[in-house]
Amino acid sequence: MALFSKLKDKLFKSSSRLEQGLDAIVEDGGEETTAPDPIPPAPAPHSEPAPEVAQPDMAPEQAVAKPVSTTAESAPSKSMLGRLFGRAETETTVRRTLDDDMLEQLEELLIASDMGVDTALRVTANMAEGRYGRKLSTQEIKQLLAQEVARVMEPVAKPMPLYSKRPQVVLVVGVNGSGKTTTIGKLASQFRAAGKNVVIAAGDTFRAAAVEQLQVWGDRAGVPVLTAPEGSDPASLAFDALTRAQEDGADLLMIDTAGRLQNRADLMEELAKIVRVIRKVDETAPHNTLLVLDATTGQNALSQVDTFQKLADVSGLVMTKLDGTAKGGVLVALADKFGLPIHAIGVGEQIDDLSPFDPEEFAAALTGLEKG
Ligand SMILES: Nc1nc2c(ncn2[C@@H]2O[C@H](COP(=O)(O)OP(=O)(O)OP(=O)(O)O)[C@@H](O)[C@H]2O)c(=O)[nH]1
Repeated sequence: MALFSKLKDKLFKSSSRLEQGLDAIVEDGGEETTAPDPIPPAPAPHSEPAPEVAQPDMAPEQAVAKPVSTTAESAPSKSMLGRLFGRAETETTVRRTLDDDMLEQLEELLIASDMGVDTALRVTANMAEGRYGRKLSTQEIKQLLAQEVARVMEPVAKPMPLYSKRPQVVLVVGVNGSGKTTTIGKLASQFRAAGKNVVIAAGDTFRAAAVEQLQVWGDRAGVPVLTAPEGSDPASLAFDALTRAQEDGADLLMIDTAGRLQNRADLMEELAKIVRVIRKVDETAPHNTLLVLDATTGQNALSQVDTFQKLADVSGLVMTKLDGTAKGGVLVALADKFGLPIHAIGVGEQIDDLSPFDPEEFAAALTGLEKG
């Protein structure tokens, strides 16, 4: 629960935007009702991809919405009496009938939260499945949305796989400023805390500042950072780093790379050369290719995945800067469109601000759903 609160606090901007939007949609055209109208559990979606995610049973108590607006003075005693006599809650709640108008507003809200058109349409269609014409409260809508988001995210929530191969080579790619250096530092610190012997190679040899920054993170994580003179060949550094990591019996070698997309052909050649050269030392390397994406770029993250999949054999994603952005919905679009594993999320600039990706926590934080 502590992590959830942290994530929810940190994802405040995303959740507050969605939350306010959902409130407004229900209030707009909704009416006060006294009789609870429990929503049925979600049927299996008809959509692609169709991950097999267990649908949490919605117990009647959960299905009864938390009141959006209640007659304040009567709420506690009614609730108490209801419980005493085993009756359902009869508080006043604003509910709105789920119709085409409401679905359209929901779609627009999800698109505005960077979920992308296709994903927003799919998610709302699944929300409406078997519930069209029913009266729903904001809380129920949030529950449904959170369920659908979690359903999309569940199959991609996978920690970075660790192999018995030593050293395991992790190539880290992404555009400049996406948070590669920070993420490498955070990951190195976590792996080190887990007892792994980690080495970092500063493969963006063209920028002295990038190398220095990586050294700062290496110091923080207590991990050696191998560097090469400015302007030297990154592939040659990667080769030396892997050779040394092997000699030292390291468990993990994390290789930082340049992220200049301005000249895509050069970058492609550079990444391809790194891979070619490290395969001379270990033909199974790299074992992971992590693409680091900046959540604040919103829909841009989708085109970055497209591009980097062409440049490198991306095996998993890390999404940074999910704190302080209202664009967290892009993660749902990414999961829906590419299905690449999301290994971790960055929720701050400190060394501990890298969390495993938990779909339910993320969905609850994104939608502003209070978890019981
Ligand atoms: N708020 C927040 N900031 C982050 C996060 N991850 C990275 N940053 C910040 O983003 C900025 C860029 O991060 P870097 O790690 O330098 O990014 P990079 O991809 O290595 O960039 P280059 O060195 O230019 O290639 C820094 O100011 C980091 O502190 C995060 O999860 N949350």
